[in-house]
Amino acid sequence: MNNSKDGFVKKRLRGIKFALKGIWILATTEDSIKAQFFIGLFAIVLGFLFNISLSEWMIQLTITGLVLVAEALNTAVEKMADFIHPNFDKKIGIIKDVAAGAAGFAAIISIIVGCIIYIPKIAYIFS
Ligand SMILES: Nc1ncnc2c1ncn2[C@@H]1O[C@H](COP(=O)(O)OP(=O)(O)OP(=O)(O)O)[C@@H](O)[C@H]1O
Repeated sequence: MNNSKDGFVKKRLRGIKFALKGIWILATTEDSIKAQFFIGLFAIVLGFLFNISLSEWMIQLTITGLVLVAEALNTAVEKMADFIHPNFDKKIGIIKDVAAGAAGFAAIISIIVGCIIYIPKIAYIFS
């Protein structure tokens, strides 16, 4: 609940608390987020194994964040759609598909970036 008497710092701290609660809900209940966390951790292990550069680390972490953000927003849209209209509806289907498309964009970009970073390194090992 928003209490208008609260000061700026108190409001921001409460905002952080809700954000952490949201991350906890996503990480403990959503299989798609759990899978993306796992892939993100796998990418971190790969980063150490292949000793990627500082700029590659920054790009990899940014892309991992992009995927998690897109997946989280997709989950929020799905939950809102299910709450507003639990029954089958063509328009709800399109809304969910579009939200899933956002997560799809992020996933495709992450695969391309992963290939750009790691294919030359893997090719070097086998050359
Ligand atoms: N109420 C609905 N009406 C019409 N189509 C729906 C509805 N619910 C889901 N769909 C269709 O099924 C697809 C999957 O929806 P759903 O909510 O099950 O997402 P999901 O990605 O399988 O969810 P989760 O992240 O829980 O695995 C949607 O993209 C949409 O095409």
